[in-house]
Amino acid sequence: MWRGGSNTRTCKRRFFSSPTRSRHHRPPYICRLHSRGSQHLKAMAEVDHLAAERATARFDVEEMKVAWAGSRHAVHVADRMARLVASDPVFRKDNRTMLSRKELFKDTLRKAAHAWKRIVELRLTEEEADLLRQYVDQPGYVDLHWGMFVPAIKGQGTEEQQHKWLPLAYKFQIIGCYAQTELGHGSNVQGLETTATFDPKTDEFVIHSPTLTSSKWWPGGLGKASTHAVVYARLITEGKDYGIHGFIVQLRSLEDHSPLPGVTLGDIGGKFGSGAYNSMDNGVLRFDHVRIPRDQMLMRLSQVTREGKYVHSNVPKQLLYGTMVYVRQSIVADASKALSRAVCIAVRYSAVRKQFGSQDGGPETQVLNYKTQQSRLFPLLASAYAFRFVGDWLNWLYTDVTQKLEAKDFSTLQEAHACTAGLKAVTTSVTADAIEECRKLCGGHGYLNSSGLPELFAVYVPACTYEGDNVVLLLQVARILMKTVSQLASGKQPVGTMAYMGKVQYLMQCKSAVSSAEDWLNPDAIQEAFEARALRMAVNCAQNISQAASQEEAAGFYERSPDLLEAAVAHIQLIIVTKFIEKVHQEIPGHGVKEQLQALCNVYALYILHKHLGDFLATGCITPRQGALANEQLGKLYAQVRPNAVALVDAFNYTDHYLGSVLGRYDGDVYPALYEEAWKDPLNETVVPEGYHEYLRPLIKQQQLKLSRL
Ligand SMILES: CC/C=C\C/C=C\C/C=C\C/C=C\C/C=C\C/C=C\CC/C=C/C(=O)SCCNC(=O)CCNC(=O)[C@H](O)C(C)(C)COP(=O)(O)OP(=O)(O)OC[C@H]1O[C@@H](n2cnc3c(N)ncnc32)[C@H](O)[C@@H]1OP(=O)(O)O
Ligand SMILES: Cc1cc2nc3c(=O)[nH]c(=O)nc-3n(C[C@H](O)[C@H](O)[C@H](O)COP(=O)(O)OP(=O)(O)OC[C@H]3O[C@@H](n4cnc5c(N)ncnc54)[C@H](O)[C@@H]3O)c2cc1C
Repeated sequence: MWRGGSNTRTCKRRFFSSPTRSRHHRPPYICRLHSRGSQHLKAMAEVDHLAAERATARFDVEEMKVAWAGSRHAVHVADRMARLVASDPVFRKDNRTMLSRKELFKDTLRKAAHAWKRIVELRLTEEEADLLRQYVDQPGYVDLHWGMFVPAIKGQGTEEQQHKWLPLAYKFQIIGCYAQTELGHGSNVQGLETTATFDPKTDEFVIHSPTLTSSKWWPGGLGKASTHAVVYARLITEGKDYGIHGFIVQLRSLEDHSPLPGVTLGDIGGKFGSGAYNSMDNGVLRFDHVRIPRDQMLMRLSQVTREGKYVHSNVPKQLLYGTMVYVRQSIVADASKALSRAVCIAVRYSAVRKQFGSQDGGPETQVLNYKTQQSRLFPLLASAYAFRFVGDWLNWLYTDVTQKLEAKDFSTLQEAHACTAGLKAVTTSVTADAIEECRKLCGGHGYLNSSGLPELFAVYVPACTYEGDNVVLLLQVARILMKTVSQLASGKQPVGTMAYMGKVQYLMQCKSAVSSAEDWLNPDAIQEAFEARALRMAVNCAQNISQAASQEEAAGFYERSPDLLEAAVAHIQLIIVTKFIEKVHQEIPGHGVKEQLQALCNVYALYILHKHLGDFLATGCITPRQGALANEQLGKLYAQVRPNAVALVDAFNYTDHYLGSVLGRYDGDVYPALYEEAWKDPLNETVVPEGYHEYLRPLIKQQQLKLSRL
């Protein structure tokens, strides 16, 4: 971890960020003593405190890095970009939680500008530039510019519009954001109130915020940075409301950044946690009859002619939601990154941390050896790998659907929506909970900002809400499941990830053949149990909805929505398990790599089975004894993972800079780092705190006086 800066109290040394480099030529650990510290740190030789852990690994870590990253090339590029960021003082982030909001925001602007400068100077490819931004690791307006503004124009703009706007965006001559959500409506996109009324006299749209609740509220990058936005508004022409459409609207002057006439703009205020997502200027925006040329309506899907006629191309109107689908699939890949970071910190620290169990003055027990620690941590490690692989698959699906859409084949649109919405919901919910669990797994020190976990949690939790509230998205999946179940009777064969529902006759009555703990290692046994559970839960819901006599279907859906959520989760967990099993069936090079992934796949599946045992039992596909056997096998798998745990997190190949955690350091030398980090807190800038003379001294003196009078 680079610890640059001018703080004279910090150690005179460089922490090399690269795990591979740090193993060899690291200079001796020599700290300058803190003049005010009560205890002096001694110079000590550098040690890899985790070397013994790494020596027990039964697989080739370098090859596991390839399996995790996807290719040797991906490992190489990621490595280069991570080092580039870690070695650049501008990208320092260890002081982030101590900055005021204004300082943090300015720091974000500085980092974004510097990142762009480096991208241009080094002529980085798009792949390299994306990775560089990832390793800079500070949410900011660029995320929305590249992540939503540009994709919205690409997906919904005509060729002419793309030709006009994209080059400006690519060179940062304009900065854009995605302004959809309003104060009154986020989930219900059809409920948005902003209007775009066509004026045929001037060939313009008039963008207006008719109510307080129609104020745009939340868009990232809007508050302070963006010059332009893709604004979603109700299109009104010839007196008729045609619903929500996208428009490119300039918000700020390109000369002095002041808001254009009729535009009111600002930041919506501080958010959860210190540092974290406060680097982002989520904004508020109101329009007072702002005029834009007609050709700034994004017209790929529908158009308004010069005369004001509304023309809708012969494509599904849901294509308007394409940018959200794109971002949802990328959020699944982000989930595996955030989860693997938390797990990496918790696994390394659990291997270093010792408590209890000392006999005859011998060493205490590493907390990683406690079975409870393993049963809490290893499923999360397995989930990180599971999400990584399902994320890769989802990316493939998204690319495939996009190609089909180009060819006017809309047959897989529903599948893309169900998979992106459902996987986004499940992976972000699990990851948010898992980061908090990792904090607890690190005991008291996990609560320190220097552990990196509080900030990771604070920056990650909104992922459960943005890009679609997770409950709202799971209900979308449930609706598609109900539709699929209702079509089974007509003999329509479900396809894609719903194909298993076609085996309804078999899955509704099958009983698992598992008779020993080892039988649960058979992927067919796992697959069958997960399919039977998902299908039976969906069918139960469908029956309950239809039995809700006299009720309309929508009312039945509403009544049963808590059960429908669970059915949707079961379906999505089946997809994750299936994709993990498929991954492990592939050829995977490297000594022991496939075996480790096999073990993790089994941990993931059997953990879900154990956690949701009630579902599996209730639907009758497995017995209580078979459930107990799954748990027995899970314990055996944890023992198998234990000697490999540290190497399995090393395979994520994260630099100390990116991890940003004293507990997750590659060398495991956590105590000096914790000690050193504490002294950097602004409270320690003076020995006697500010406020002593105003509040502490008078209090103490007053009490002393009282005592002396007694
Ligand atoms: C400090 C750092 C330290 C550590 C960092 C560590 C880790 C960091 C890791 C990651 C995070 C960090 C930084 C991230 C940076 C950036 C984050 C990126 C993004 C954040 C920005 C967020 C942006 C937003 O939130 S944009 C706004 C998003 N809004 C939504 O998602 C709204 C949700 N609502 C909807 O989508 C819709 O309203 C709906 C719920 C789907 C309902 O739509 P509608 O009413 O129109 O439709 P119906 O329900 O009636 O359905 C009709 C019909 O349509 C089908 N349908 C619906 N949607 C789709 C679709 N998208 N595609 C295809 N089809 C669709 C539906 O199934 C129905 O079909 P049927 O008619 O056949 O039944
Ligand atoms: C950090 C952050 C960044 C964001 N960035 C952007 C951005 O760049 N651009 C942008 O346009 N927006 C952005 N958003 C807004 C975001 O997309 C919305 O907040 C999100 O879609 C949820 O909508 P909502 O706030 O209206 O929640 P609500 O829908 O009001 O949710 C409130 C509660 O109601 C429940 N609920 C709602 N509808 C139903 C239903 N039908 N059935 C059952 N329960 C329901 C939800 O589950 C939730 O518990 C951002 C939000 C955050 C937090």
